[in-house]
Amino acid sequence: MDLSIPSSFFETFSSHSLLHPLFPSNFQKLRSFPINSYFNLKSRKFPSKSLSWRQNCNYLRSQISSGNVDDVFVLEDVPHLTDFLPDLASYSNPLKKSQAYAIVKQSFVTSEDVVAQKIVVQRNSPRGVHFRRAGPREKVYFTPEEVRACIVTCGGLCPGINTVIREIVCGLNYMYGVDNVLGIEGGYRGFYSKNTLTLTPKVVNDIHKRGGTFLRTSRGGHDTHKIVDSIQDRGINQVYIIGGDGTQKGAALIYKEVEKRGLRVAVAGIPKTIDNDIAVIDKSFGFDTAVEEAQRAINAAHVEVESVENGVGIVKLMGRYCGFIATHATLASRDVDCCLIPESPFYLEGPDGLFEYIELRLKENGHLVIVVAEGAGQDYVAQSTHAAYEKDASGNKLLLDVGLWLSQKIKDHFVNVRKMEVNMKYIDPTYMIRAIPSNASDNIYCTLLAHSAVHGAMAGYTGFTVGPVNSRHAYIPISRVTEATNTVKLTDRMWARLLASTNQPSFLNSNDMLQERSIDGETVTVTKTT
Ligand SMILES: Nc1ncnc2c1ncn2[C@@H]1O[C@H](COP(=O)(O)OP(=O)(O)O)[C@@H](O)[C@H]1O
Ligand SMILES: O=P(O)(O)OC[C@H]1O[C@](O)(COP(=O)(O)O)[C@@H](O)[C@@H]1O
Ligand SMILES: [Mg+2]
Repeated sequence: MDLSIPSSFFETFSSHSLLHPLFPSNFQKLRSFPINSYFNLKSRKFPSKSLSWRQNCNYLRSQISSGNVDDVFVLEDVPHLTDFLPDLASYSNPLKKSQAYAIVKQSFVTSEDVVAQKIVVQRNSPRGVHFRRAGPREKVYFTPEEVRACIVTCGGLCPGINTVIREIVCGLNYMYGVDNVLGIEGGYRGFYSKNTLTLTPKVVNDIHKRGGTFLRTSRGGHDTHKIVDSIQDRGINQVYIIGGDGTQKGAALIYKEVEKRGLRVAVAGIPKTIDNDIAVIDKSFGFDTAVEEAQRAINAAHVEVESVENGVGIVKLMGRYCGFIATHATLASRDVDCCLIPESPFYLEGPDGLFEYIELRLKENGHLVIVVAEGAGQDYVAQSTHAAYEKDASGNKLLLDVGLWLSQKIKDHFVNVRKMEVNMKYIDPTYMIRAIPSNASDNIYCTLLAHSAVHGAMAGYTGFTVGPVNSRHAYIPISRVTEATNTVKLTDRMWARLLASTNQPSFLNSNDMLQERSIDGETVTVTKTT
């Protein structure tokens, strides 16, 4: 049987390899190609044993070219150290001797175990994309004594970071007998500008009860060469990187450089973002905690405004480019009359605008609460204030304060135009919702993430991110979580549920332009956006 893959195939489909369903043992062989995916054809039409591998490849190529890929199973695989170090020794997983795991029905995840990205399917729909299931493997590529791991945290804070740190340290120690773990202080730049901390189960024992990050964090300062030099100099062979989209992009560069230098270093990313904007994974850790904490601010706003006449409460929540926190906090609360998010442009003046809606709610109910995500209406604010955007050290756009701007606009409109007194209460709890310890369910989630990362690195996987996909933890290629960000889909039922629960205008009957309008003798600029 000819198992070679035609090079022309890789010219056309360089990121894919193939796995013949009848020859699963080919898997290891195929891993040595510079690839991150394979296809497993389940088609009845697919070649049988009598066809060569080359013929199989050609068949698949023709199927893909003709768009007839309905019966193709796709695994978006993550790299493995043996991809570039083929002679690496492997060892029996020490978990085999663990008392705790002795009763587990399936102690080890096999190479056949995958997690489907799409679980709502129709009878004839394609099998679609899958990821490797996370968890312990029968073989590991490090002995406990030779592991020298490090952990770094980068970007903004998020509830649960300390739990992840704690569980990486304790997971490595309790499950694999590893006792050499370093903490890199102050984000990426800590690799080359600071000393390290020694992390033991005793040192990290209580840290999950505190908010923030025990290792401190920073933005900017990613220098791939200096970081990998430091990894090499310190003899580190497992790198655990906790951070958001920017951090994961940095992790991908570190992994690439490690591979280029041929180092036996496993690079594992743990996705962190309060905004919940990381693609592919179900939800980011700390998000639930943040939504819960946001309830306190919304409650406070509601109590304030229902106690006065014409009370208007505005609560600003985090969400740079997406409104997940605002959406979920609104839906959970039921006290919110209007939720403004970056994905759904809004306008103030005119029919079905925000002012009209506020006036209606004040007349009907005497008060209202608005939740606004910090990234909402940014272009509107910039146009209206002629402000220019600045950037933070990581290159992220610094946001203009939509909460303050909105409060002022509403006050001006009602006092000057409508000749009505409003009682404005503006609450900005943005940092308060992310600087707290994680709640119970986020704590468990953080534990699973940390343990999945530890199992993956011990098993020799590298350049991967961990996370739940349809509730099952998986190893996801880093590029998959950085190439796009997650946003609230206005066409999904979740947003419809929110509109139904608040009864706010959808702001959709408009076109994308600025208009000058005369209202009560005053010329005002109205943004109309679809
Ligand atoms: N495109 C990138 N390539 C390499 N490093 C990056 C990239 N974007 C951000 N980083 C680094 O990742 C770290 C955190 O990024 P940042 O955007 O602040 O937070 P987050 O990872 O939470 O999105 C910073 O040290 C930053 O320099
Ligand atoms: O003031 P900081 O620390 O830069 O953080 C503000 C930003 O951080 C965030 O929490 C997101 O941070 P990340 O990109 O690090 O996940 C945004 O919601 C917010 O705009
Ligand atoms: Mg980010």
